Amino acid sequence: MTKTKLYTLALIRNNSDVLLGMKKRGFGVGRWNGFGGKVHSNETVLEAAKRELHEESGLIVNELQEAGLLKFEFIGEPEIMEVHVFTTNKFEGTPAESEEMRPQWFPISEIPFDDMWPDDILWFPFLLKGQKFSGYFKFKGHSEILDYTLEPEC
Ligand SMILES: Nc1nc(NC2CC2)cc(N2CCN(C3COC3)CC2)n1
Repeated sequence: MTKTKLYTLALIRNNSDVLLGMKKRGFGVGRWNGFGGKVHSNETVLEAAKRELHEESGLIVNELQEAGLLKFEFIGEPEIMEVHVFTTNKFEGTPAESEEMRPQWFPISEIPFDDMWPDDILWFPFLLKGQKFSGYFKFKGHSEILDYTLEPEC
């Protein structure tokens, strides 16, 4: 019986830059990513996205736009990872390193996809165009995508 676990992911924009964080520990350690984490049972997905962004980067956001939905299956594991992706260019504060993440601004033209999750290069173009997306990825381990579906959603 597969169990779905909810996660958030927030990508912060500033003109032609995007804020990424180097994950310093835990799941995805050593990869650049947006900011996010698990959704607690006593909060909405949106509340979790704002909380995780602040915990991991120090930034405060009043609003986040829904950008997309990603579901991940890992061969041999029962859990489906459901990642709610958000974005905004309205934020308060200056990015600060946390125990989890070391933040850095990247020009859109220099996004370090080789050091990110392998799915990111596939759905980032939708995010950057402001086109909502929905994707399903079947992973073997943490680096090989066996197959996937990805489509724009209105
Ligand atoms: N960009 C991107 N790709 C992913 N791909 C799947 C892994 C194959 C997952 C993912 N997230 C799920 C995990 N979450 C961690 C922060 O605490 C848990 C960050 C967002 N983010």
